[in-house]
Amino acid sequence: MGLRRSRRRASDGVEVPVESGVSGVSAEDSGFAVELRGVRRQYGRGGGAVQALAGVDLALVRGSFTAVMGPSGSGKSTFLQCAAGLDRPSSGSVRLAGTEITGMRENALTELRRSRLGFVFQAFNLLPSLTVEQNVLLPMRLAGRRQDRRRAGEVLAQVGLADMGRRRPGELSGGQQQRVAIARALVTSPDVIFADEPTGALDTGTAVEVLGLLRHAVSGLGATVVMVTHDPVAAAWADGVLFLAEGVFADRLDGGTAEEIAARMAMLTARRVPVAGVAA
Ligand SMILES: Nc1ncnc2c1ncn2[C@@H]1O[C@H](COP(=O)(O)OP(=O)(O)OP(=O)(O)O)[C@@H](O)[C@H]1O
Repeated sequence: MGLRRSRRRASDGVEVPVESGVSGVSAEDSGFAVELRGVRRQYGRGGGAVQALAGVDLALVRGSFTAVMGPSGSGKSTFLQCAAGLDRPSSGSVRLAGTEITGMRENALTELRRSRLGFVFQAFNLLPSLTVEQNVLLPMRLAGRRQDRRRAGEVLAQVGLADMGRRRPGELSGGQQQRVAIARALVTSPDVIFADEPTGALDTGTAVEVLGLLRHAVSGLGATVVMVTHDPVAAAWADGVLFLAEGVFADRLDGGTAEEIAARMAMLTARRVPVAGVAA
């Protein structure tokens, strides 16, 4: 694919492979769906300041499925918010499909989120008073675009809900509601789908169905998915897992099993919280 891989040294000494470029592609469009360079996000000032992101460098190719894991407080939510233009970094740069979003005006950012990004949240975030079809068409409606009912039918069929367009979310199971959220995320054929704990509220069987749909969105439809999760089983559906620790990407595992991912997480957590009484 013309990708060069370099190894970038994270601040804790762990080397994290980073995609470093694509030959034959202009600087304006590097071919990456998501690019973060030197991203820092500080909350508060002075002695009480928290460095939620302490210098994040990342480049994700289009058509990839990436899971982001890390101990509680490691910066996962902050990363997702900054990468998706929902929060502004204190410094550094974020590019989505070649568009620099750092410093973008709020209106332009809102428009970009509606037309070029998809979101899937743990709590589904469907509007209960709208039908399933209207929920799926919402991003188009908010972006002032023609509400294409044929397109809504297409994405609902893709998530296995072809006959459910007229129902209300309250008449669906949790798994079905998350499928509607995935259909809504797909409807604009976005550059990137950001998923925040998409299976956190689902039982194991339903979670597998939802993860299968995200996997298909990437492998079958060419979408790019970035998913924050606590669950190694969910993360194993991704092409690779990035591990956050104290605001930096400290490790990476491609193609790992759930057991390998869980072991890597355990290592990361152990490094962070030394067990008292154990000799070094
Ligand atoms: N609005 C805020 N004001 C101050 N500090 C914050 C704020 N949001 C997050 N933080 C701090 O930033 C750090 C990273 O938080 P973040 O929520 O990104 O972590 P996380 O990995 O998503 O955690 P969890 O898995 O528990 O949800 C934490 O130390 C947190 O306390």
